[in-house]
Amino acid sequence: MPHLDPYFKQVDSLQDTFIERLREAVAIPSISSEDERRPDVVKMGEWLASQIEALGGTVEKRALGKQPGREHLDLPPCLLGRYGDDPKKPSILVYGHYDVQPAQKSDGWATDPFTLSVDEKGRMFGRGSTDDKGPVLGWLNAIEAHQKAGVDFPVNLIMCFEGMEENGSEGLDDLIAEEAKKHFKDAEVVCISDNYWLGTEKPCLTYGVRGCNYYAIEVSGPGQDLHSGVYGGVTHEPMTDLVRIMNSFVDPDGKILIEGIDELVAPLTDEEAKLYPPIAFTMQDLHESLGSSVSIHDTKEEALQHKMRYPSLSLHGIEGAFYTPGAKTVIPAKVTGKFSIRTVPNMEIDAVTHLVEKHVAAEWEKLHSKNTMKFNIVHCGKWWVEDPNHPNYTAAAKAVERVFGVKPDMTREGGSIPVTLTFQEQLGKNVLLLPMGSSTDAAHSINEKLDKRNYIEGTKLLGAYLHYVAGELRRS
Ligand SMILES: C[C@H](N)C(=O)N[C@@H](Cc1c[nH]cn1)C(=O)O
Ligand SMILES: [Zn+2]
Ligand SMILES: [Zn+2]
Repeated sequence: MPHLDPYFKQVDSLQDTFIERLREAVAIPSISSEDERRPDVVKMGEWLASQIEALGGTVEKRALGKQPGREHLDLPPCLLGRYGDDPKKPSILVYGHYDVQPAQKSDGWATDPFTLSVDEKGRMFGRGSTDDKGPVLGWLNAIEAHQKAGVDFPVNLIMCFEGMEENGSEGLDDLIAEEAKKHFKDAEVVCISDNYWLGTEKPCLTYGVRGCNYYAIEVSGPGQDLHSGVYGGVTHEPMTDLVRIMNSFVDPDGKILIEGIDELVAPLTDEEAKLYPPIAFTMQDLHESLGSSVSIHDTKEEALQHKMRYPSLSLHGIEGAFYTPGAKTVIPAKVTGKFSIRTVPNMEIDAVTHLVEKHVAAEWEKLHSKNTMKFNIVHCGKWWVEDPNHPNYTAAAKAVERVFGVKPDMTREGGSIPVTLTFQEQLGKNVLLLPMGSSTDAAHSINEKLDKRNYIEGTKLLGAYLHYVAGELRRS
């Protein structure tokens, strides 16, 4: 059993330093989906690179070229980092992302989203705290605590930190293919900390993610926005057309109404059905993380299956629509509806897109509208499932038991991390998701937070995992 107590003690005594590190990171609004924030994404990459260098690591800030479809924008650099170069130690690849989802105080945040705010319960609020700045900094904290505790770092750490994950991981697949036999060549396994526990108490190891096919439908007609009193009833309205189409995708119980989608989904086997009852998760956990009891299903097994192994379709928003308070009597001239499908085995990206496009065309036909409709693919990433009976997972389970005193749940993530599959395919190595945050962290939502306990114990966990995985890999 690795001698980890001095490392754990050091993590505890460095808590304040680690929280300050997170505070600095959260203060940089690195929103990858907003053009005007692109300089902040770049700044965040530079800040992260300087942190790695200050700890004695090396980093190459790899330019990824222009953003496809938005050629006026440079993609933010991908950081190819390394800490340690000892041929006697195994090399472990860790991935994370330094970009974040959009956030504005006016969305309903209780505090400024880009000022880390720690309350009396130890909840650290701020955009990116749990997704994914806290977990990324966990790897750096682990390095620092080893150094200060005088504990030998057990592995060579190969790092890949990108700045476009929340915006389709543009440019990353090509880079990984290019670097598979270079920067990533020594990696024996891959570990990613970028998802969440199912509840608030029990850690989990995650061996799958859903994919995400993201689409937009643009409907336009009038030459400009119109007065609804003057033109209502005499023109086809883009918003009416769009809402009709958006309404045809999914019913209120979440059933996808696009013909042929269900047939693409791998059936639930008796053996798989047995995986869900032992998972430590309750409907109360779900309601706590939802912030209300508006769940569709009544049992935890159904809820887990619909999060982990069935697809879902979500309507995200309508660009160009009137949405501010007040009563503006306008007919919007052009509106763009955005929606996505979370995909699961065996749904292929192109097969799903084909069915969606066919459905949209058929619904459009029914409207007999003189407006113009364009269907666009925004970005697509495939689902991933890994073999959890691998030393990588054995090591992580031992680390969880050591830090938290419980055996982890084995889960599949409902969210998407497209790079998981790319690493699996391009490097041919086992990939593990080892989350730090909990179900109540509100990633992508208002008041995103990371609990101090999850950050500090999570830092211990990432360090402990590196010791255990080094041991497991030596054994196998
Ligand atoms: C699970 C991960 N932390 C995450 O939030 N992933 C995003 C990635 C994404 C964005 N657009 C499409 N995929 C997610 O699941 O929404
Ligand atoms: Zn995210
Ligand atoms: Zn993330």
